[in-house]
Amino acid sequence: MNIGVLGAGAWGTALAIHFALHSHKVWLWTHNIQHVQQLQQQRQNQRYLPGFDLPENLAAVAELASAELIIIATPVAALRQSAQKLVDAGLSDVPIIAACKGFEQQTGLLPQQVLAEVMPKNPCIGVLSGPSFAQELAQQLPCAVTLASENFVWIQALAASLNNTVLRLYANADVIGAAVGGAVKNVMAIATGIADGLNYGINARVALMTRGMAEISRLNQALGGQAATLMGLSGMGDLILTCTGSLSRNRRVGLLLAEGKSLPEALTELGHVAEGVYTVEEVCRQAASLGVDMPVACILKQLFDGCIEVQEMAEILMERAPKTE
Ligand SMILES: NC(=O)C1=CN([C@@H]2O[C@H](COP(=O)(O)OP(=O)(O)OC[C@H]3O[C@@H](n4cnc5c(N)ncnc54)[C@H](O)[C@@H]3O)[C@@H](O)[C@H]2O)C=CC1
Ligand SMILES: O=C(CO)COP(=O)(O)O
Repeated sequence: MNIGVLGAGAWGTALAIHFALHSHKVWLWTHNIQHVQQLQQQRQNQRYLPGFDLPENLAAVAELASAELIIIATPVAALRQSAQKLVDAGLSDVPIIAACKGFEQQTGLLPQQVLAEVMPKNPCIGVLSGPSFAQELAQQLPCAVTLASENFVWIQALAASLNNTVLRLYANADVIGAAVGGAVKNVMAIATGIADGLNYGINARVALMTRGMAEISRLNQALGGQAATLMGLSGMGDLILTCTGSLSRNRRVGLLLAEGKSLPEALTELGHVAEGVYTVEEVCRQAASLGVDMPVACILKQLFDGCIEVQEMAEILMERAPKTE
């Protein structure tokens, strides 16, 4: 298959390398022309995914080209403008997958909803979600993820055609559940990183993950997602990976905040996007407007708003009135 990938960060590069190694013809586009030239000359993504050679059948490009499948792997903040570039290039009908995780800021839309707004006539819009660190996929270590779309016939066929011995793809018709799980687990990973950085222990980590899942479930239900999806790869799977895996950038932000770094300092040190930082704002806005109780997400927002210190978070959460489970 001819596959086009937009976004040459860690994830776009890992996906492009993976599909090229599995006999697909791939182009990888980024908005930064100097970065395209560096990719073309050095045949490695030194800035975002060092140590992995770009296979011969992977072309780094500055101009969008035709493709049978497009994957957008930019941060959510660049999703709308990337999709608009596709429309401007006459590629608005090409089957498209969003591989980014989060709610769009200001609109509160999930990735597939942003794509549907920009390309309303495209019948094949989906998301890729689930536990998948870029470095491990680039190393071709085994990985299983969710491909979700309302167009189930298409997404099932796509999952079957992209499936291989390294990447196992599970088709799912519940695109809301898949996208909500992928978005909100990043928020919980920052909170868990803070707890771990403050040495609160494994009990606290698992309490945060479990109660975090309760928050994700409530929001998912209010937005129309299925509960069963959150028991799968794009829910529980990605929550466990991101809250516990040392490769997680969101978790790392939490660890840096616990060390006493400010949020801007933590993000500069990270050098990659940590979507949870932006998602938390939208999650709390939606929780408030839908009447959904999301105490962990909202305490994190208070921290980012400068209303509390990291050391106060646990006490505020623990002194809430007792509840039923
Ligand atoms: N890194 C990972 O392991 C995984 C990341 N994701 C998701 O993929 C998305 C991208 O993450 P990463 O690649 O890891 O980020 P990254 O921080 O490694 O790279 C971000 C990339 O986006 C590009 N970019 C920024 N603004 C842009 C714009 N306006 N137009 C086009 N490109 C722009 C940057 O130049 C850079 O190439 C995020 O939503 C993330 O949650 C999902 C699964 C795994
Ligand atoms: O989404 C991811 C893995 O599934 C990557 O998480 P981080 O952005 O926290 O590294």
